[in-house]
Amino acid sequence: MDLKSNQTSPVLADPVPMSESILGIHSGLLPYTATGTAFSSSLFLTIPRKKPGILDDFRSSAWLDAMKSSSPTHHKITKDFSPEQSSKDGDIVYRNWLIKYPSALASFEQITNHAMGKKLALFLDYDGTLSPIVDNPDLAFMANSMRAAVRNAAKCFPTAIISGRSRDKVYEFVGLTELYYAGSHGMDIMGPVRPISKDQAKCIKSTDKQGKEVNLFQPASEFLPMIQEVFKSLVEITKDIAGAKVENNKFCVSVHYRNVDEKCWTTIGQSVNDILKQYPRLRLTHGRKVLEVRPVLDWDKGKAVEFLLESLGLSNCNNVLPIYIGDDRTDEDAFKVLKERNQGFGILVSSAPKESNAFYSLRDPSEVKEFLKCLVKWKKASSAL
Ligand SMILES: O=P(O)(O)OC[C@H]1O[C@H](O[C@H]2O[C@H](CO)[C@@H](O)[C@H](O)[C@H]2O)[C@H](O)[C@@H](O)[C@@H]1O
Repeated sequence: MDLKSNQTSPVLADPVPMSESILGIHSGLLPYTATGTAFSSSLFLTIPRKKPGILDDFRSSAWLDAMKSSSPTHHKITKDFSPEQSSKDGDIVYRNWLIKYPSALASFEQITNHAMGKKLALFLDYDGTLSPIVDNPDLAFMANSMRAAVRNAAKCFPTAIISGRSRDKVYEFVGLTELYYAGSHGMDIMGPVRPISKDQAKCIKSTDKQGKEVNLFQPASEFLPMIQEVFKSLVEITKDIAGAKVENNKFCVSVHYRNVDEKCWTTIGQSVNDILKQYPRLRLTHGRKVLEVRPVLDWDKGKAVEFLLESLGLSNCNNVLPIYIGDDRTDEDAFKVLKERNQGFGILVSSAPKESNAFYSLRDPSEVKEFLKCLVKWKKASSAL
């Protein structure tokens, strides 16, 4: 296979209006459509509306702006003020933002009123949601207390982790057998066995670490050799950039610049851009101080949520309440799916105001833990009635 040939539409192309019936394949597996989340508001951090694509000149400010705004802090929002003033103003801005994205803890009663008589399904992002953001991605461990909270939640509700990491890596961090895992931004799903449905039919039967029969769904499997090749090139091209780190996430690659001097961000961005020019079937997205290289495929965390709901047999019921908790731009795809289904809600984990498709918010992973504990308590109390 020629790994670099362009067999799909150009990167960041407009939607391809092909119907499922014509092609006989699920629309979710058609080439990617660029529908990047637009963040806007004068009070909030602004992330460029135009998603920087690999066909852009890297030096265009959109790229750098996106890199700079990829992990906001209060300090950056209000950097023109004195620290004291800055934190006061930051608090006011955050409190105003909470009007639009109420705290899921403060709104817990409202949430449980909504959940009454419904089957709750939990979808959790990993980095920045279950573990705090740290400088070294290899050390993003989850606290034992968080692990216990997730385990208890999984005893009450079907629970899945959907991460940008490789599925193996996120399993290594979480270490709970009670959950379902989706790695590579949903492009590597290990879920329950369910007979015949569109995507389920494309699953491979496999066994999990306990020997239990599971379904493996890997819509980007044909990209594996290409991704491994690109991973090697990215390692090579960034090896002299101090602090740069390239992470192999199986069906996608992360190029971290959190520890790179800001003066070298253009260099790292340009290097990634140069490599990607040779791979029109790969695209680039931005995460928290990370550039993520992934296949041009219309499959994301939102599609993974839909897939898992279907695998769990919860897809066509009105009495299901899916809750998705995440902190990153890639989680917006899942928030959007829930919003469009008008079913359940997204919870954005953020200590800085930003526009989102989520409905509620939580400040940080410790609030996520509290929220999970509250859900378990509520479930136990309502089951005892
Ligand atoms: O979908 P997620 O589970 O949130 O994964 C997204 C990326 O998370 C990791 O990077 C982020 O967290 C690191 C550890 O805290 C941090 O050092 C880095 O700056 C963040 O971008 C992970 O390393 C990536 O591969 C994931 O794609």
